[in-house]
Amino acid sequence: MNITSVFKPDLFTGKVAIVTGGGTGIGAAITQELAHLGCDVVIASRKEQRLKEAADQMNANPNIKGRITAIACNIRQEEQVKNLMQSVVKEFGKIDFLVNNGGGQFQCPAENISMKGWSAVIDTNLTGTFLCCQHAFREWMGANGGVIINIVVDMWRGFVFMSHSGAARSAVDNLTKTLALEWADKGIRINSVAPGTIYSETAAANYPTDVFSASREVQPTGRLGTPEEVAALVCFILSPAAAFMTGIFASTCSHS
Ligand SMILES: CCCCCCCCC/C=C/C(=O)SCCNC(=O)CCNC(=O)[C@H](O)C(C)(C)COP(=O)(O)OP(=O)(O)OC[C@H]1O[C@@H](n2cnc3c(N)ncnc32)[C@H](O)[C@@H]1OP(=O)(O)O
Ligand SMILES: NC(=O)C1=CN([C@@H]2O[C@H](COP(=O)(O)OP(=O)(O)OC[C@H]3O[C@@H](n4cnc5c(N)ncnc54)[C@H](OP(=O)(O)O)[C@@H]3O)[C@@H](O)[C@H]2O)C=CC1
Repeated sequence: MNITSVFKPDLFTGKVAIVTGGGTGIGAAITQELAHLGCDVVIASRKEQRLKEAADQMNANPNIKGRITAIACNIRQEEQVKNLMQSVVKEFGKIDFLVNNGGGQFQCPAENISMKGWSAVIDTNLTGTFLCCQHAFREWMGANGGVIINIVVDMWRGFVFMSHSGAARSAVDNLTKTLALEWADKGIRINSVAPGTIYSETAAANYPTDVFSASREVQPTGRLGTPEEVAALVCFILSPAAAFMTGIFASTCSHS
């Protein structure tokens, strides 16, 4: 795993972050960049063994200054989300940053999506994100402020064969704008970030065909983005450089 930091060292020393899905792909790059800059990071997702191995691997990197801790959490389960937020406040004393990165979908023509599949994607990407925001607010941020980033997809002109995810992420973007207004006076900033098309082994494993190679062909840049490039954007928005930025949608390079 690479760290390609353009930020000054110790930018986030003393801060505590939660990154859902922080053990793989884009989430792992965000986690490493935050930890490299001094932040303690809690990574949270469903597959506990893989999550713990990722934390061990990242903690073994001598370039990392913050500590990375794994807590199993399915963001579709409210009790598990509540436990995550409470555990972090208990162990680390606060939650400065929340990156709602955990999520995903499967490719399927809209007319063939089953009710179970539709619900799985909506519950993960929309309801899971909402629950994380709500319980971070209740357990810490409502009284103390903080910064939240919701990872979405670039769905503005539709998201072909991923209608469930496009609808859920569009809803998350609107949720982001509403929470930015409702929580501005609590010292909470919240923005959404859409990665461009970003290859990682775990992301690619979710698709039966090589969608990433197909996508490369239509990129104006002639290449896909990297997880590290998304991590840099996320760290910028979390940082004081974006202190007056809230309710905004930002994207790394997109072809839509
Ligand atoms: C030019 C080119 C541009 C191409 C452009 C390509 C750009 C890519 C841009 C975006 C990329 C990414 O987001 S990459 C990130 C990808 N990462 C992920 O998606 C990881 C997380 N995803 C998931 O966990 C799953 O996809 C998700 C469905 C959300 C949750 O799965 P779970 O197994 O936990 O859910 P369950 O509750 O068990 O329900 C699963 C049900 O979903 C349905 N289901 C699941 N997979 C299915 C499938 N392949 N086809 C039909 N239906 C399916 C079935 O009904 C399943 O039930 P049964 O029938 O009973 O089994
Ligand atoms: N790669 C790309 O091109 C793009 C990705 N995105 C989005 O970026 C985010 C990260 O994706 P990426 O790194 O590429 O792919 P990955 O498949 O590597 O990451 C998805 C992560 O989400 C976690 N996750 C999934 N469901 C849940 C759940 N119910 N509760 C907790 N965690 C969950 C997974 O962990 P576990 O299985 O252990 O739960 C995994 O770590 C996703 O939301 C994705 O849709 C958006 C646009 C483009």
